[in-house]
Amino acid sequence: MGAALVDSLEHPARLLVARRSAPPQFAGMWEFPGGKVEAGESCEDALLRELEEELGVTARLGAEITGPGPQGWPLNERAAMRVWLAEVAVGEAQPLQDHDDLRWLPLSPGDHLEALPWIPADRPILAALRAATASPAIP
Ligand SMILES: Nc1nc2c([nH]c(=O)n2[C@H]2C[C@H](O)[C@@H](COP(=O)(O)OP(=O)(O)OP(=O)(O)O)O2)c(=O)[nH]1
Repeated sequence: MGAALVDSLEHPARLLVARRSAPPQFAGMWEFPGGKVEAGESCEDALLRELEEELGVTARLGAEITGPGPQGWPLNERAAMRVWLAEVAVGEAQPLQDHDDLRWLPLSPGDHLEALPWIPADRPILAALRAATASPAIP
């Protein structure tokens, strides 16, 4: 479960990106904060819990960024991840767990976001996020 945490669900202008501190094969790569579901949790509850643990914020979830499969976006041969838009309801995000850097980067056209070394599996999710948050063209 991952969160595309934006500054405002109504008018998204910035995205919170997080740099993983572990495990070694992902350390230094950027991702959507989140984690795995624990027994008895819904996906949404798991995501809210992970955002509290990792970033110290209470979040509000928006629409799901639907992936190509029922489990969401493929990460590898075995795993997939569902991703929701979200905004911070209470608190200020800090890298408390799993991350050593956080940045709020503009979603406006440009290459700020794409220039980061993302976990490769996340790039299609980023593209879908861009499509979902693009402002309608001004005629
Ligand atoms: N959180 C997150 N994980 C991702 C992304 N892209 C990606 O391939 N992954 C992979 C890395 C991990 O193998 C897995 C998620 O594990 P995790 O380490 O974040 O979850 P967790 O805290 O619940 O895991 P654990 O340490 O309790 O086992 O998904 C992403 O954007 N966000």
